[in-house]
Amino acid sequence: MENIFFCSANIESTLKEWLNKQSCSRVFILCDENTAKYCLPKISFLQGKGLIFQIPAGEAYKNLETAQQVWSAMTAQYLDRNALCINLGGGVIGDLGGFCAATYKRGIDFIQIPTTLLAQVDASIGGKVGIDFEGYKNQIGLFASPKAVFIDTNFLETLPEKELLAGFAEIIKHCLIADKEMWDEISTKSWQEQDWQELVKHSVSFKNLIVEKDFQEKGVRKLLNFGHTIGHALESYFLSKNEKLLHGEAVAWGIIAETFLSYQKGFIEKEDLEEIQDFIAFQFKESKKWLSDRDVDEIVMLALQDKKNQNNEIRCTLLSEIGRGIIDVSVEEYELQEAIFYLNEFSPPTKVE
Ligand SMILES: NC(=O)c1ccc[n+]([C@@H]2O[C@H](COP(=O)([O-])OP(=O)(O)OC[C@H]3O[C@@H](n4cnc5c(N)ncnc54)[C@H](O)[C@@H]3O)[C@@H](O)[C@H]2O)c1
Ligand SMILES: O=C(O)C(=O)C[C@@H](O)[C@H](O)[C@H](O)COP(=O)(O)O
Ligand SMILES: [Zn+2]
Repeated sequence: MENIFFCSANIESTLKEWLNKQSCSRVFILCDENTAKYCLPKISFLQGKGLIFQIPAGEAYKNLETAQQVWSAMTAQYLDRNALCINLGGGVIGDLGGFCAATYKRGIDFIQIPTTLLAQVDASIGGKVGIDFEGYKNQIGLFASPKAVFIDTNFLETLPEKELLAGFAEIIKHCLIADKEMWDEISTKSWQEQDWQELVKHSVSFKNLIVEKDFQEKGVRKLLNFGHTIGHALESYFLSKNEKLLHGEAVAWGIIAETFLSYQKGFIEKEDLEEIQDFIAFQFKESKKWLSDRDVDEIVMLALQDKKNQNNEIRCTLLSEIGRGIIDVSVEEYELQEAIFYLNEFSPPTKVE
């Protein structure tokens, strides 16, 4: 983790010191309307350091049109190959900014300064950068590592609660695929009672380990995609309907559906399914959606574009037990459909012990 800096004490000095050691020609700072307002003032020295380019907030802007605007701004500034792009924001800024930097003039350096919980525990780590295209998540992109990642949990002070909860979904995913002990710890507390400092460190070191083994997702990295075959399809579907469902919220419901698939395949017991679904459904009850038959059919169609699929075969990452994931499980279309329907059928608890 030599290029990941945990700098809760003072991000300004850590970043300043790091920048002073670089030989970049110019600095280009990408932020969105909220990170410009809430996060940039926390690294105020950056304001005089380079061009600040601001985009509107949200997933709807992680697209080709915005990428074009970023490339245009870089071009208008005559940024050369030695420029540095600083992505200050959540996963949208990190994915889009990383993609623009990695393709501008065949690639300039970029760093990630994640300001959401989701980006701190997941999106800023591992070098997946890209944009959504024709309604499909991250359809165009590449693997490109940031030169460094600066994580400061003080940024979370201004993050709306709903966004904090969304980040918790990826933490839950990490525990379910790899760490039963940590799952036991987090699942006895509500999301408001979690220790984010500890969980950020736990997720970052786990994800980093996986990425070091399999950067280009040929094998073990597919574990990190648990909950995402269905999660991404739900996210894309509701984005196309202009109904808000955050990435983390979609992943939370995707985890429940894919845990059901794990049960249907005989990998886990009924009690395991219930333990997982009860905890997640209760924490994420505000984002529960009712799905009609037609919704489900369209969501299945979206899942057919998932990047893990091969030779027209749907391949999911499932659970073989709590705390252990299993990759490349072949799933029939009707099984996927049943798993999505299951989100309507099971009764979420009104209270969790
Ligand atoms: N590359 C990866 O490995 C990876 C992993 C997980 C998710 N992702 C992607 O990340 C995206 C989701 O990221 P996200 O959940 O961070 O969403 P986001 O980037 O849209 O940020 C969420 C919201 O919080 C606001 N915000 C950010 N920081 C803030 C702060 N400190 N205070 C106040 N407001 C703040 C943003 O303006 C936005 O409105 C999705 O596009 C998803 O596909 C990528
Ligand atoms: O880093 C990874 O690998 C992941 O799968 C992490 C996911 O949480 C993340 O949403 C990722 O962007 C999904 O990638 P995709 O390849 O399914 O588009
Ligand atoms: Zn994700």
